[in-house]
Amino acid sequence: MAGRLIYLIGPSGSGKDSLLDSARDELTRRGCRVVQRVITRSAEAVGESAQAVTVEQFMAMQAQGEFALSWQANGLHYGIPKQVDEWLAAGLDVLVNGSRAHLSQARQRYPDLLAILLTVNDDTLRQRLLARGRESVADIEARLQRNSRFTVELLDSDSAVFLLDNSGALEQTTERLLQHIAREHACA
Ligand SMILES: Nc1ncnc2c1ncn2[C@@H]1O[C@H](COP(=O)(O)OP(=O)(O)OP(=O)(O)O)[C@@H](O)[C@H]1O
Ligand SMILES: O=P(O)(O)OC[C@H]1O[C@H](OP(=O)(O)O)[C@H](O)[C@@H]1O
Repeated sequence: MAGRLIYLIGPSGSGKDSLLDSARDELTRRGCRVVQRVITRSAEAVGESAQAVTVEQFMAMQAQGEFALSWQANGLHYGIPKQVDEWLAAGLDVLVNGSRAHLSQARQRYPDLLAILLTVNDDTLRQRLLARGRESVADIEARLQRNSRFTVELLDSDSAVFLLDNSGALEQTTERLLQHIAREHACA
């Protein structure tokens, strides 16, 4: 049987990468795969969770059909390598750090996709983005503006999204993510 795509979304700074890092070992133990994204961000600003490429490299990869999903946001290009389709075809469930704006396109391609929306209260989100210090203050404000438009629209348009709050400790959020995945019989 084909695997299932688990599509983790949420505002920039809500903790998607932290959560995937924290759950990676247990998810891998359960037989899941966690995808490394391709991003046009400098190599210093991406860790194990992403591969940094130039815009030219990204365009060439896209033209060669190397991405299963791709989108643009925050002035950057993001790609999900087509390897996910091989994993899914092999029956493995796969987690990706997705984009809220791209959810409906992702659902078209993967109809049984499991969407999980990570949420964080506004003040905490601003503090975490400033503390992370990856973007300039102006870029952080632009990200917060983008976020405020999304949650209501997203829940109106896709009622199957599971809400996971990460305003508290990461360990608790990780535990609730793993429980939800188990309840859905994913990564089983
Ligand atoms: N539960 C938590 N408690 C405290 N700090 C957290 C928690 N979760 C994440 N953080 C911190 O918040 C910041 C943002 O987290 P992270 O980079 O994982 O978010 P993200 O959703 O992947 O963001 P982006 O989409 O912009 O890459 C990081 O500095 C991270 O260490
Ligand atoms: O705002 P939406 O459409 O949900 O997501 C846009 C993109 O921005 C974030 O990436 P990052 O903050 O650059 O790492 C998300 O991970 C996503 O890929």
